[in-house]
Amino acid sequence: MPLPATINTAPRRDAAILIVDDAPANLGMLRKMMTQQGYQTFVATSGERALSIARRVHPDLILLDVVMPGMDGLETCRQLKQHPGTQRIPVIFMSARTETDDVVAGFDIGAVDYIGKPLRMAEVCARVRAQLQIRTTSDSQHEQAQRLRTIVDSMAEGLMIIEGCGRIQYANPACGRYFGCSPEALEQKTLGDLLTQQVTQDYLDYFARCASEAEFAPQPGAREVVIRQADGSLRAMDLTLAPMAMHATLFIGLLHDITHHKQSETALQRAALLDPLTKIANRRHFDTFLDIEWQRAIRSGEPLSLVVLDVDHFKLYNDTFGHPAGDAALQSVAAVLQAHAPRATDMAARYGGEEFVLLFAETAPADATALAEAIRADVEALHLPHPRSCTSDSITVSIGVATMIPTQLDHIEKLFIAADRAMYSAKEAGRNRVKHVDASSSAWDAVKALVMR
Ligand SMILES: Nc1nc2c(ncn2[C@@H]2O[C@H](COP(=O)(O)OP(=O)(O)OP(=O)(O)O)[C@@H](O)[C@H]2O)c(=O)[nH]1
Repeated sequence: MPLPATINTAPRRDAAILIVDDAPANLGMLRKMMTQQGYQTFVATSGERALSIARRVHPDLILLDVVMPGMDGLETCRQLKQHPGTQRIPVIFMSARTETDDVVAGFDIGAVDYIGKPLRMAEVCARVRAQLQIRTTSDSQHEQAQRLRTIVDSMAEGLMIIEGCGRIQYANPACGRYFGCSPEALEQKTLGDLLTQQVTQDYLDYFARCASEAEFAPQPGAREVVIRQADGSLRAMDLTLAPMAMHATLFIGLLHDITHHKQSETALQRAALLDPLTKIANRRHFDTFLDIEWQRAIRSGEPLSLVVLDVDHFKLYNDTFGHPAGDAALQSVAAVLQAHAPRATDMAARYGGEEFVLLFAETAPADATALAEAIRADVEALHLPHPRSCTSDSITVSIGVATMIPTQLDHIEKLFIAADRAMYSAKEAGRNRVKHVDASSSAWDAVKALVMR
C-alpha cells in the first residue's frame, strides 16, 4: 500500500467527545456546544459510568470534571491511562479548583489540558479543537510508524542503524536471520563483531570522514562483504551504507544476501572449465593450467610430462553401437584418466573428440611412462566390448608420453608435437600401447629438428 504523500492533520468534524460531569446543567450546556461544533457526544455523570462508556465507544477526547461524588476525575483519569484500550484518549480536566497544585496533579496523572470553571465556552471549544488536532496528528504519525515498522519487519533485506563508532543501534528481523541471532542480540554488537577487520576499518574511516567533513557527501555504494554468522560460518552479502538524512553520526546499512548469486556464479565458472560430456577439464582449462606449470617448470628445473591418449578404432565402435554408446565409453575412459591425476599439479582433460591429455608436473620420464601404462591397463580392464576392432576384443587406447625440462627458449608446442608423435607411433606399432620420448632420444631430436625448421 503506497504511503500518503502528506498527512491529513485536520480534526474530524464527527469526532466523538465524552463529557463527564455530575452536574446535569453543565452536561447539558457542554453537550449542546459540542454538538453545535459538529462533534458526536456521549455523556456520563460519574467516573464509573465514564470508564464503561470510554471502553465501549473509544471517544476521541474526554472532557472530565475533577470533583465528583464516588470516583473523582483524577481516579477516573488514572484508570483510563492504565487500560490499554483507553490510555491514548486525550483527557481535558474541567474544575473550579485552579490552584497550581491542582493543575499540576491533573497533568501528572496524564491529562493533556486543564480548564478552570466557570467555563468560558469559546475557550472550551478552542481547547477541544486544539487537542483533537494534536490527536489526529499523533494518530497519523502512529499509523505511519506502524506501517514503516511492518515494512521494515517484513523486508527480505537486512536493515541496520549504525552509530559513528560502529555500534549497531537497531537491526530488523532479516538481519537477525542473516547473522543467525535475534535482532536484540545484534543491538549489543559492533560492526567489528560482524565483519572482517579490514572492512570494519574501512567503514569506520568512512564514518569519521562523514562526521568531520561537512562537504563530504559520498554516494551510497554497495560493497561485497563476507559476514560472520553466530555459528562462525561465513556468508557473502552486498552491504550498502549511507549517512542517515540530517544525522551525521548515524548510518543506515542495507544487507542483501548474494549467497545464491555467488553459488551460481561459481557453478558457472566451474562449468566453463569442464567438458560437458565427461565432466573432466576442457581444452581451455588444460591450456591455462599447462601455461602455469610450464612457467613453473622453467623456474624449478623439474621435468614436465605430457600424455596424449587416443581411443583405438573409435569410429568403428560408434558405427557398431551408435553415438550414445560411444559417448558412454568416452565417459568411462575419462573417469579412468581422472583417477590417475589426483595431485594438484596433475590434470586430465578431454582435448577434443576421442582425444585426451594429461599433464604431470615434476614427473620424470620413467614415472610418467609407468602412469601411462597404468592408465592403458585400466582402460583395457573396463572390458568395454569392441567386436569389430582388429586389435582387441574391447576398447583400448594408444598413448604417447613426452617429458622435458623446459627453458625460456622452448615452446609449449614442442611438448605437444613430441607427445602426439609418440601416440601415433603407438598406433602404428599395433595400438593399445604406450610410447615415450624424452630429450635424449633420437625421436626427440627429430621433433626438435622439425620445430626448429
Ligand atoms: N560418440 C562420440 N564419438 C565421437 C565424439 N567425438 C568424436 N567422436 C568420434 O570419434 C571417431 C574418431 O575416429 P577416427 O579419428 O577416424 O579414429 P579411430 O576410429 O578412433 O581410429 P584410430 O584413432 O586410428 O584408432 C569419429 O568417428 C568421431 O565421430 C563424441 O563426443 N562422441
